[in-house]
Amino acid sequence: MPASDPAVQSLSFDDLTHLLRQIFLRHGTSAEVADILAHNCATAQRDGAHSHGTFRIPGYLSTLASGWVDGKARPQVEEVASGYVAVDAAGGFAQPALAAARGLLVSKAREAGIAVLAIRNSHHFAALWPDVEPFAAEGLVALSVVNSMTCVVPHGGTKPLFGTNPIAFAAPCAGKDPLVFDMATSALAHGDVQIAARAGHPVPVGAGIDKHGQPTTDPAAILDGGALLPFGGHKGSALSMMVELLSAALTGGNFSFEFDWTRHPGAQTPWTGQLIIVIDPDKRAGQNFAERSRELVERMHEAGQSRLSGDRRYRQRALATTQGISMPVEELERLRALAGE
Ligand SMILES: NC(=O)C1=CN([C@@H]2O[C@H](COP(=O)(O)OP(=O)(O)OC[C@H]3O[C@@H](n4cnc5c(N)ncnc54)[C@H](OP(=O)(O)O)[C@@H]3O)[C@@H](O)[C@H]2O)C=CC1
Ligand SMILES: O=C(O)C1=NCCCC1
Repeated sequence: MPASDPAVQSLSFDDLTHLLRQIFLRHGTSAEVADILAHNCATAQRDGAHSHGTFRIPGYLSTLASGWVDGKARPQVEEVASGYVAVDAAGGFAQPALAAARGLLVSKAREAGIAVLAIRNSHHFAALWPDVEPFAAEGLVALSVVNSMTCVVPHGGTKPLFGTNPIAFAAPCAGKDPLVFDMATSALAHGDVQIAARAGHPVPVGAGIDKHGQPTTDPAAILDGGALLPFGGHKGSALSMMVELLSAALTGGNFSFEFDWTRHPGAQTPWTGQLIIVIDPDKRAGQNFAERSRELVERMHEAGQSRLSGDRRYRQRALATTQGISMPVEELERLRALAGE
């Protein structure tokens, strides 16, 4: 969208964060939770991760209004075994739980070379890369998984069971931005199906089935009693199973099919769990990990891969830093009204 377009307005990252913070505060979160969610959501919007940027605000607010999530929850952090940090998010959002445990997690990873954070009783409604990228910026390797809500049929099955269950990975790379990937284990993120339905666009072949179990490219049919498919058939399905086990069975959280939000009309956030593994690579590798990352990236480029995961986001971030974050004026007006401006 060109900045000269009168239907588009640019604003700084700080201004967008401030606006979102006002919205969260006005809709029942604590100041601390408002700060964390606003920063998280503005970060996604800045980097062009539209399925998890300001698009999510109405979902956050209807969920808060429904009483399904506690916007003022105080996470409880405990080191249950050496280097194994558990957090009970107390029915609140996952990001404040991560924030509460982050210092302990990093110090344990630096001490022992590896540490695990197991978050349970939490709601994750966002992109996963903002949770892991900051670790890599500090020289650590991080892997995270989170499960969501039943909307994906396991491979060869007929009934939805898994969530869209993303996996995110971040690693330092000498002289470059961290190497990051973040992907749903379904053929599409649920958010992208909602965006396609709203825009009236078809989704790619292989993304989902309708309520009769027939393949469809109609996003509305996927949302209305249909389901998504795993990416890559049995391989994505196996990864999704792993995400369920690590995010729920290992943390004490809910599987994607286990929570019942029907008594909370408007609820949209999955009440599940999240696992983060943090590794200090220079403790064990015996060589400079970040230099090795750079070597690998150079070889990938030589092999012909021009775009690496994360490149698009970093490009968007650079653009937003110099030119501001471009947003449709109509959407900004809606956000300002929600903030009471
Ligand atoms: N909280 C939750 O429960 C859930 C959250 N989500 C979130 O939804 C978001 C979108 O997920 P998804 O749709 O699977 O992501 P995409 O398929 O858009 O992207 C997945 C990864 O592949 C990279 N990538 C995309 N296209 C290319 C390409 N042509 N060449 C090289 N790399 C490429 C992306 O990098 P780049 O970012 O640079 O484009 C990204 O790291 C994620 O942030 C995820 O965390 C999804 C499911 C549930
Ligand atoms: O896009 C998705 O898929 C999801 N995002 C946030 C949480 C629910 C699933």
